Amino acid sequence: MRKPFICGNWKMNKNVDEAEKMINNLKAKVKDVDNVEMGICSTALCLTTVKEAAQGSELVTGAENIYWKDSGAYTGEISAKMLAASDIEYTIVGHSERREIFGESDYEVNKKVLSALAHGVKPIICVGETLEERKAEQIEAKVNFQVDSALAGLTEAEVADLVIAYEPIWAIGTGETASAEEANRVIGIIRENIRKEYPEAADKVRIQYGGSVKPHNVEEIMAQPEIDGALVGGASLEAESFSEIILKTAKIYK
Ligand SMILES: O=C(CO)COP(=O)(O)O
Repeated sequence: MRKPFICGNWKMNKNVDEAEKMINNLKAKVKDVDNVEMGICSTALCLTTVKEAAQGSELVTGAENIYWKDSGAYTGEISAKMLAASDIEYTIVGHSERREIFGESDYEVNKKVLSALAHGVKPIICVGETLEERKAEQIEAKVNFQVDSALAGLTEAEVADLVIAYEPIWAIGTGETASAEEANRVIGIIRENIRKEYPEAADKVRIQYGGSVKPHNVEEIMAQPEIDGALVGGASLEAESFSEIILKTAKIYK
C-alpha cells in the first residue's frame, strides 16, 4: 500500500520565529503518527529553521521551488544541490502559482525535476487545470500533458518514488474543492497515463490532491482509493488545523 503523504505548502508566509513556533506546536500534536508521511514546504528563508525544529519528529522538510542549475550567476534562486547539502528531502516543482504568476513552462518544470532527482531531492510535481479548461472538457489533455512533460527522461525507479500533486487551479485558496470523487477520477486518469510508459511505477507513485483541503473535508478526500495524500496551503499555516488533517488521515489508514 502507498503511504499517504500530507504536506504543507506555506507559500510566502511566516517569518523565522513564526516557523519555529508552528513546528514546535505541530510536533507535539502529531508525535504518535507513524502511518502518514508528514512534511512542510517553506520559503528558502525558513528551511533550516523548519528542519532544525523538526528534529526528533517524523516531519520532513521541503522547498517550494528550485532553479535547475547547481550554482552560479542566477540572482535570487536556490538549487537542489544546496537543498541536498542541508538534508532537505523535498521540493515542490511547477506549482500553478509559479506557472501562472512567474511564467514557468513545462520545459522548465522538467529541468527542475531532473535536477532535484540528480541531487537526491524528491520532487512534488504539481499539475492541474484552470476553470476554463475544465469547462472545455480539457482536464485530461492538460494534466496528462503536464505529467508527460515533467517526467521526460526519468527512469521507472525515479517515477515510482515521485510525488505528484493534482491541484485544480480553480480550487486553490478559493474554498472550493473538487468533489472527492472527481479528484479521485482525475488522479486515476493521471495514474493510468503514467502506466502506459511506466507500468511498474504506476501503482507506486503517490498522487496527492491539493486545493482547499481543510479539517472538515479531508476525511472524504482521503477515503478515496486513488488519492495518496494532500498538498495543503492555507490550513497548513496553523498547527491546530494541519495536525487535525494529519490525525484524520492517520485514522483512515489504520
Ligand atoms: O496550492 C495549494 C497547495 O499547494 C492549495 O492551497 P489551499 O489549500 O490554500 O487551497
